[in-house]
Amino acid sequence: MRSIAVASGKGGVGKTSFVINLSLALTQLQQKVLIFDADLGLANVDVMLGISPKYDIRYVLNGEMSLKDIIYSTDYNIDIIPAGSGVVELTHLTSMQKLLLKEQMEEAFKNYDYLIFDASAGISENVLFFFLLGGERIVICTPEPTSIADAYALIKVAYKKHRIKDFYLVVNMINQEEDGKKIYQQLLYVQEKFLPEIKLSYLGGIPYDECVKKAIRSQVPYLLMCPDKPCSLKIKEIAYKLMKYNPQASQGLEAFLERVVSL
Ligand SMILES: Nc1ncnc2c1ncn2[C@@H]1O[C@H](COP(=O)(O)OP(=O)(O)OP(=O)(O)O)[C@@H](O)[C@H]1O
Repeated sequence: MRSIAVASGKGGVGKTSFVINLSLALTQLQQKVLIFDADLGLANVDVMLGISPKYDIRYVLNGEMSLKDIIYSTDYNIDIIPAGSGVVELTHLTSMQKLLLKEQMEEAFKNYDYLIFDASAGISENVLFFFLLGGERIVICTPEPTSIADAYALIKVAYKKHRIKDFYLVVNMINQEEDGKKIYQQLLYVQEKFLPEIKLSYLGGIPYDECVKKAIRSQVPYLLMCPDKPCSLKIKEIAYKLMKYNPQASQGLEAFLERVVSL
């Protein structure tokens, strides 16, 4: 199992719709995906998919339910762990709670190929927590200078505070392919100059498309609503690239469970 945390620094850059459509693209590649909705913002995974899960992670932390029982299966073949406001509690677990959760996770996660965390916007300890939990991290930004600056700030803080070194970059809402590559080059230039220990890899750019907005309004993934549009073709390409990327040794369910206990 690969665990991937997706965060953005700035809010409203399309992180949640990216997580949903990337997950769907991975399922189309025969991967079994579980989304962990760790976003405290308003644009939650359940709202975007038009679902209303009854239970969330708080029921697990209270000991009322097991993790396996709160996993919500959608019609899209993607499963979801709704975290709700329990996300905050997750970052303050006792050693006992961590051990219990580890045991439950071992059982609940064993059949998944990907666990994808949709982290909140901002650079809070909460976001960094999921960055540490994930074996891999995707930072998503748009071509807006404030979004690029916030993406860089997120990478910088993750490295300075927690020595996190590997990141993928996705640029959303681009007008043309070159725009995304240019932004990656800009970020790479600054990163190589000031944070040379870091490795920043480019996963790709997703075009701006009205279809994405239409899909969100209809509470349907854009990959299904407009499968032949450039945004959908690009998300498929990103999923394929991600799948082919050789995960590091620190990956896998065992390594993930070790991190759960050590954080
Ligand atoms: N490729 C795109 N083309 C056009 N509009 C887009 C694209 N991606 C996202 N959007 C628009 O951006 C808005 C924000 O998207 P989304 O809610 O996924 O962002 P977010 O980063 O998860 O937000 P938050 O920070 O609130 O969690 C949506 O209204 C969506 O319509």
